Amino acid sequence: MTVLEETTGEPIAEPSEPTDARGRVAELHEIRAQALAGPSEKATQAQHAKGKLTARERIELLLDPGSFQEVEQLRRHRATGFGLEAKKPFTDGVITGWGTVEGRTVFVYAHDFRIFGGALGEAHATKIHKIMDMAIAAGAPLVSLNDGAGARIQEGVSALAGYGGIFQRNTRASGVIPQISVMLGPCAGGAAYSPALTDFVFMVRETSQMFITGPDVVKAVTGEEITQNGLGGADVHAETSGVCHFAYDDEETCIAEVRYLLSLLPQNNRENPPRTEATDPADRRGDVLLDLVPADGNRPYDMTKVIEEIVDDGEYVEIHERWARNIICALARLDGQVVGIVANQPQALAGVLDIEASEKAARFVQMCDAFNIPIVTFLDVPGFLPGVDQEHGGIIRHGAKLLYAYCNATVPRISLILRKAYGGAYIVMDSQSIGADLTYAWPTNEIAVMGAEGAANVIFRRQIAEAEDPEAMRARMVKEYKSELMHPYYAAERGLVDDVIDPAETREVLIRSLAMLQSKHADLPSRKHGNPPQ
Ligand SMILES: CC(C)(COP(=O)(O)OP(=O)(O)OC[C@H]1O[C@@H](n2cnc3c(N)ncnc32)[C@H](O)[C@@H]1OP(=O)(O)O)[C@@H](O)C(=O)NCCC(=O)NCCSC(=O)CC(=O)O
Repeated sequence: MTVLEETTGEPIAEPSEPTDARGRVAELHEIRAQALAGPSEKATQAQHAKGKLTARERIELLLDPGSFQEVEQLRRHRATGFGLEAKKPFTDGVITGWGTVEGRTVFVYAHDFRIFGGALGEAHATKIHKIMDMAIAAGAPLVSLNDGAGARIQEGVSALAGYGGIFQRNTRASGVIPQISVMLGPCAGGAAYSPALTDFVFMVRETSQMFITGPDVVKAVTGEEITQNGLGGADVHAETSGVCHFAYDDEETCIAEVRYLLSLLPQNNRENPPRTEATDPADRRGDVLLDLVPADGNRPYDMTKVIEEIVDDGEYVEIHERWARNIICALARLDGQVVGIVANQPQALAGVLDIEASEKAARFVQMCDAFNIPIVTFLDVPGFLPGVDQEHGGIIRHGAKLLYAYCNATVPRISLILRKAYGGAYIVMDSQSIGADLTYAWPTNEIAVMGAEGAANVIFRRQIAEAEDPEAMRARMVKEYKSELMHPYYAAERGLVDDVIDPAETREVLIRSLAMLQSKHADLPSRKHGNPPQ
């Protein structure tokens, strides 16, 4: 007869002596039923009342029906003190295992907030370590469904050490298997670092928060008063800090989007992303593109419309959609092949490169390169953003991150200059000189060190100042500079773009180029690792 713990309904005594094999099996089913049920109906109701699903409900949404295989369901902690001896629930507050998403293996761990607030103790941590090791060994993605109160306070330093083991594995797995963190509750302290080490962070508005220290500590230390959501809610991290890549209104949509993202990623760094049969014709013309992009370089337009027109079925997913909007990072398909798209967004800050845009795109390029996703870059960039804030904020080292990421990327790289591409920003955004495999330009391109006005003011300063009519002289010099150096064929004549193409043929040219580059193989010099700017 199993002895049950009073408050949690969990067994605290060892199972009874078996009478026969069938008795043993029946007992197993009884224990499993207890583990599956979790602590109590009341705790489940409390979780639902907060607008949150339970860990098992979340796993069901993530994985293909019936595919979940749990690991260490019967694990219990061995900690003592603070009444822990009497409270030893199965799973120890985290559910771990694997299943499939659209038939492909995915490993998962999910905090059960109903048990110690999902807080991480020693046994809980070693379960996560094991599943991470299994994911790395199997070469399959790892998804964490986070809803935990950080280190389990009663277990002290053992809990903290458990986090260390997770961080080390996150780092080892980086660039080896895709790692996705889904934030579904309050995640403080140690619970926030692991997601930051992973490839993608998803959050849900109102119910999930991430911070190093909560509002109470903030108030005590700095005197600032702020709510949990104001400090580390989904919108804050999706728009201001850039900590999260995707934010949704509810858990169901959030988890459905995780499944979609997985469909665009390979299982590991030795595989390519899954290719689908495209129904959108490879040679579909995009006559509307010329209307979408105004020829006047100073007029804004929405680059997402250009992307939509070019990619398969107009379908793409933006990463960091609401952070650093002056640059777009998106995953899409071209003739069924997954590509990463980096594009300046002229309708936000005129599409300049600033600190945040550089950081956003650098991480994206790095991710694409790690997971064999070819990179297509659409340029329409007036340059880096000038200003004291930017310089003092370290635009040089942040901009260098993007440069480094591109220079280091060995996946197929194709760039297309739609309109203007000035100065350092032109070089950084995957120019031929930093290793793009193919570079194209529309006949509306203006590639130059800087805009004609600025250029004339620098190199013809004296002539303009000494002229009888300085304005007329300036206009003449601007015109001269434009016709000499800024005509669309200047770069093509020098082989710095591989071709000037009709915008309507963009999709076909990109698809043909990707097909040619499919077997590309490039090695970097042997080294322990680079020392990228931080
Ligand atoms: C996470 C919360 C915002 C959730 O608030 P809620 O009101 O929803 O829920 P709650 O407070 O009733 O908690 C639910 C149950 O979980 C327990 N519980 C909560 N946090 C716990 C923790 N860290 N360790 C052990 N148990 C914990 C509660 O006692 C309660 O148990 P019962 O149901 O039995 O009553 C809050 O609990 C909280 O602030 N917890 C402390 C978070 C924290 O400081 N963690 C340490 C981070 S330091 C860290 O990780 C390392 C670092 O410094 O970086």
